[in-house]
Amino acid sequence: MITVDFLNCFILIFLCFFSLLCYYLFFKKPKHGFNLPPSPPSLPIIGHLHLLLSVLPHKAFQKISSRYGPLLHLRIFNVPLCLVSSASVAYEIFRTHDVNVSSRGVRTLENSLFFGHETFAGAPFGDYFKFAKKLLVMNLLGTQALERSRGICADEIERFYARLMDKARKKESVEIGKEAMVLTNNIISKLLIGRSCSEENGEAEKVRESVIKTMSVLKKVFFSNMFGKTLKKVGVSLFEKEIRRACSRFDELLERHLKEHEEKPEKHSVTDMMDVLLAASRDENADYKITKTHIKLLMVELFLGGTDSPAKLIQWAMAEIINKPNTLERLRQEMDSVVGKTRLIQETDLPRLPYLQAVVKETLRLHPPAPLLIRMFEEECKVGGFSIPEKTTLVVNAYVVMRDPNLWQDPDEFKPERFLAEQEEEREKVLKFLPFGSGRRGCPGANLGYIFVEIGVGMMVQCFDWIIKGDETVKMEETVAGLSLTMAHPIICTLLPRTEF
Ligand code: HEM
Repeated sequence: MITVDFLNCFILIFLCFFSLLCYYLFFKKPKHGFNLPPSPPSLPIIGHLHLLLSVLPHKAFQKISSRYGPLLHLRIFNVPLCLVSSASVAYEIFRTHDVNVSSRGVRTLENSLFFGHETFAGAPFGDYFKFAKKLLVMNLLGTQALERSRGICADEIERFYARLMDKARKKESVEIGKEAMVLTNNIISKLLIGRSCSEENGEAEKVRESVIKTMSVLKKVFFSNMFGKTLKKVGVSLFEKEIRRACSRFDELLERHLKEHEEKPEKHSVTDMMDVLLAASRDENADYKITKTHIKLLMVELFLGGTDSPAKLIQWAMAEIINKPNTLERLRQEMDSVVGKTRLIQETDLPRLPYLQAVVKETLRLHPPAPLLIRMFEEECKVGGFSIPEKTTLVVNAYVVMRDPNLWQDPDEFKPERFLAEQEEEREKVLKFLPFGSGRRGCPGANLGYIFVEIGVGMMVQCFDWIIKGDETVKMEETVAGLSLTMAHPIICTLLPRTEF
């Protein structure tokens, strides 16, 4: 008798759960009578979280969109998400609703350098953002400012060549990603603080380590921050030690350089970005009163942006080039005819090297360092005829857009030639090439990024043959390190000099 009661009870509970599940999966209607975009079946409480549990979030999102469509409404716990996976929807959003999606919806974390105050990338589209962006464009990242950086690039590319030549002579193996990071970190350091960090006392190595550690902490905090207050708290307490360690590493370095800049301005003759920001902080008539914390945060963000993404891209480009002898040959022909064999490539050569530019663009298309663009719909609006509620997180899967077979012929093939035939305006018209994002919050460092990568790859191709152990091809598997798309297997090779200067 007892057994039968237990069985009935069990069946009843099971039926309750089952009906609840069916209700959530098939019958639950959105609140407010909103005409939301389509939504895949979700689970109670966690929503669509189970569909996103992957080391490669862009691939998990790709799987969902290929099954359910290019504009979707998802829910992670109680956080609404709008997933966009087509160029036409991205175009509509960035052209019609750009201001509405010009914030990232990042909340602040108390008592922490990175998250306790306004960062630049996380700042809402308001007074601080507009003021800082103007300073950046005028003094660091705009076309005229870039001309001033020419000398720095020339010096650093020479040092890069000398370092690789030394390793080639000693027959030491070289990890391309690490070497690329030394190059990008040295250039950005000179632009930001007037000098590259010293290799002798280990400062440079510490900064590069800090970049890697900070990127990994950023990802954890970013995602816990994104998914609501409760998770934010859990995330912050789980990663508190890591966050503080990452903050204090940069904090010490920046404090030291701030002091140096304030006390001995005569020590560096060229005005660097730190000088510009310090002057702005002292300017009584400035449109916005920036603080030392703003300066430190912006410096960290520029250190990260200027070091990590271009270095990752150099590594992906070299992987594609090493695996494709035809691409290498065509690049060398272009390089030999434009630059010759008696001098090192210069930044001023770049406009006359269209194939090199196309190789870099094709690398950006297939291996964008930031495969997901994340913003927030501040206000309710209509996209593709559907209603998007206010405070919905927008995720544009740039990775999928740039491999869309309807827009790109042989989308998974590395074919730089496609960028020679097509005009920039054609791509802009449909917004199918968006490795730097788009609109007001698109990457302000795109021009500088192109220079770092083109000059780095150009020198590596011009001056050395790259031999992979056992004559194997480079493995192209992806992983996500920090927030950026990375090669799962670092490229390690030996170098044979082609030319000597
Ligand atoms: C190959 C190199 C690079 C790639 C692929 C890249 C990509 C991106 C992407 C996709 C975004 C987000 C854009 C969006 O939401 O629409 C971004 C933002 C940003 N990038 Fe880059 N970036 C690169 C180089 C740089 C460099 C060299 C710097 C500066 C020195 C930089 C500084 C920034 C900053 C400050 C933001 C935040 C912009 C904002 O919130 O308004 N990036 N980048």
